[in-house]
Amino acid sequence: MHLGIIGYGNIAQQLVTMLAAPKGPCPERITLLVRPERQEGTAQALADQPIAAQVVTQAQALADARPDLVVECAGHAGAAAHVPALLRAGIDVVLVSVGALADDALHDRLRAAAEAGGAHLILPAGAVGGIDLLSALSGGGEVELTYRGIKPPAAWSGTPAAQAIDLDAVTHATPIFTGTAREAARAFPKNANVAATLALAGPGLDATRVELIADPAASGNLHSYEVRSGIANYTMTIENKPSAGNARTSLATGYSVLREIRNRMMPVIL
Ligand SMILES: NC(=O)C1=CN([C@@H]2O[C@H](COP(=O)(O)OP(=O)(O)OC[C@H]3O[C@@H](n4cnc5c(N)ncnc54)[C@H](OP(=O)(O)O)[C@@H]3O)[C@@H](O)[C@H]2O)C=CC1
Ligand SMILES: O=C([O-])CC(=O)C(=O)O
Repeated sequence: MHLGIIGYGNIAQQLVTMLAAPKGPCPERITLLVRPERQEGTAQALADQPIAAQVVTQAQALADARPDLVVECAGHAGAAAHVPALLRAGIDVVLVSVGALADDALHDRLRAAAEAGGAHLILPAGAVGGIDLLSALSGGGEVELTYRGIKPPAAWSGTPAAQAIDLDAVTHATPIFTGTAREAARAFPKNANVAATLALAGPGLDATRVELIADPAASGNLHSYEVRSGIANYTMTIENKPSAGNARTSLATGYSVLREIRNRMMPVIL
C-alpha cells in the first residue's frame, strides 16, 4: 500500500510510529501533506523511521502521487482545504475530522467530489465505539440518541468554554455546553467529532442531543451515550486515555484509524 496522510500532528505521528513498528502489515510508502513551513521539519522527522516517505505541501501533489488511501488528520480547516481534491481525483479518504461535516456546504462538496471521482469518503469510529450497531439500527427505523462527553478542564482550553468560565477554577463536574450535535461540532471542532460521528450514524446532526462537561476528576476523555429504538436499546460508556501528544484527543482515535488502514491491507476485514 501507498498511504497518504494529511497533517503531521499528534494522530498522524502516532499512526506513523504504529505502522513502522515491526508488528502487523505496514505500507510500502507514505506521502505526507503538511503546510509549506512544516515540510523540512517533517521530512527530517521521518528520516529515522523505516517506511519510505515523501513530504508534499499541496493537495494536487498528493493526488498526483496516487496513494491507494489517504487519511486526513488535519482538523476541520485542513479537511476542507484538501479532501475535496483527493476525492475528485478518485482517491478514497478516511476523514478523522468528522465534525467538519456539520458544515452542510462542505458536506455537499465532499459528497459531490466523491461521486465525481468514484471515490469513498470513509468515516472512522474514532474515539467512540458501537457505530456499527447504531448505524444498523438507524437503517431499521427511528432512533433516539443522547450523548455526553466529559473531559478534564484543560482539554476545553481554547474553546468557547474558556470564555464562559474560568477552567482553572472548576472544582466539580460543570456542564459547558448543551445543544445539538451540529452546534457542538461547529463550536468545539477539536472536541466534538465523536458527537458528529454518532449523530451521522444515528438520527442526524440536528436530532442528536449533546452535553459537554468539564470535570477535574476525569482522568481522560469519557464518552457515553444512550440509544433507544424499536429494534434494540443500549448504553455505552468509553473511558479513553488521552493521547500523549494532545490531551484533548483520545489515544484510541489513532488505533481506530490504524484499523481502517490495515483493513485495506488484509484479506479479511474486521
Ligand atoms: N473522530 C474522532 O474521534 C476524533 C477526531 N479528531 C480530529 O482529528 C484532528 C487531529 O487531531 P490531532 O492529531 O490530535 O491534532 P493536532 O493538532 O495534534 O494535529 C493536527 C495537525 O494538522 C495540521 N494541519 C492543520 N491544518 C492543516 C493544513 N491546512 N494542511 C496541512 N496540515 C494541517 C496541523 O499543523 P499546524 O501545527 O501547522 O497547524 C497539525 O500538525 C482534530 O483536530 C479533530 O478534528 C480528534 C480526536 C477524535
Ligand atoms: O478524542 C476524543 O476523545 C474525542 C474528541 O476529541 C472529539 O470528539 O473530537
